[in-house]
Amino acid sequence: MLPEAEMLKYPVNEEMEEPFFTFGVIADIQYADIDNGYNYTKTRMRYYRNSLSLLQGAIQEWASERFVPQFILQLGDLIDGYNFTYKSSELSLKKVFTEIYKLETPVHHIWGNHEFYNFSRKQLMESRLNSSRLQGTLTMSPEDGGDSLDSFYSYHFSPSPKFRLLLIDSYDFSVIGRDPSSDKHIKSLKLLKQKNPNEDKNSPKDLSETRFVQFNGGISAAQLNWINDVLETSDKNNEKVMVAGHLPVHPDSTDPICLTWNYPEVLATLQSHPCVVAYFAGHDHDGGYFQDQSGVHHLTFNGIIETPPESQAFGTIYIYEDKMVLRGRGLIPDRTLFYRNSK
Ligand SMILES: Nc1ccn([C@@H]2O[C@H](COP(=O)(O)OP(=O)(O)OC[C@H](O)CO)[C@@H](O)[C@H]2O)c(=O)n1
Repeated sequence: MLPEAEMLKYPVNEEMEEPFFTFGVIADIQYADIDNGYNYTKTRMRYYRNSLSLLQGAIQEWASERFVPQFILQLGDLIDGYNFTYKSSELSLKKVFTEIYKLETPVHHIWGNHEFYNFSRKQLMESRLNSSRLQGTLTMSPEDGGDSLDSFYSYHFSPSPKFRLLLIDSYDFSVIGRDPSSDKHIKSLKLLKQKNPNEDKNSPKDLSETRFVQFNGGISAAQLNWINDVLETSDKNNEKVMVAGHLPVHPDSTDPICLTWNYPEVLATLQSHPCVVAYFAGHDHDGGYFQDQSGVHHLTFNGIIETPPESQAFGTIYIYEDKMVLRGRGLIPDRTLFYRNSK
């Protein structure tokens, strides 16, 4: 992060110079038409109903920006798992879609654990939450449309020459969202049992590696190879790549309980490609930020669900030749983020 004196040279406001493009970022809306309640550890309030109002506020602000975002990056957990309990998954999703699509701009959806509490992968692939089919400059992943039990949901696209967004599937290797008969479910359960002896696999009690809980997941070797190939091509083409997944991949950007199971491998892959400039995640509702030793910026966005009604938690990213500027709202601070090797 830049020292305060340096930051003053880059004020973040409506007067900023024209960027190549901008996009909106929002995480963990977790809407449900139920009363407020505490999180599992009883430390934070969750505002299930009000999350829809905060989404409405974000949409209105994005619509009135001088540079209207070219797309929105929705970092996962759009509706809460309680909807499944109350049989309101479809209705809640419809309500959230009504708000989010008022902007008439493409929305790129990441899938988080709450997507899998509400829907099967097949249902997600057939819904508007599958944004890999958006028209434009999209390049689909080889797994696109695949109906294999082990298919993953990852894709990339270029919003502007020399820039690329790569959306990855943090629950590729997981026990949630995977059919119990699938190879990935069987292997994930075996790993979870090895790493987490607690009867309740959502509990991190007494674990040395607290990330090995059921509400997390990891990236398979097949997906990691595919990510590697995409990034190799971007390196060759001198692109700047922003990667996004539901689960954080750097221990200093989050509470370690929220990390991707095999984050060391994923991190090493991202750091080994000079094209990678940033990694966006949600899941940890407290948010976080860290620039790693390779210069990759790790941005974990605060969750809307735990944001008090009088505040906000979303941002707009302005893309320039040498930097990205995050214009944050509410709990999200402004940041000027120079690309690695650009200073
Ligand atoms: N220490 C914990 C935390 C959670 N659980 C149970 O796991 C399930 C998922 O938890 P939930 O808090 O709903 O998941 P979120 O994605 O909203 O948040 C993830 C991190 O907690 C954010 O910091 C649910 O069934 C919980 O009851 C648990 O058993 N033990």
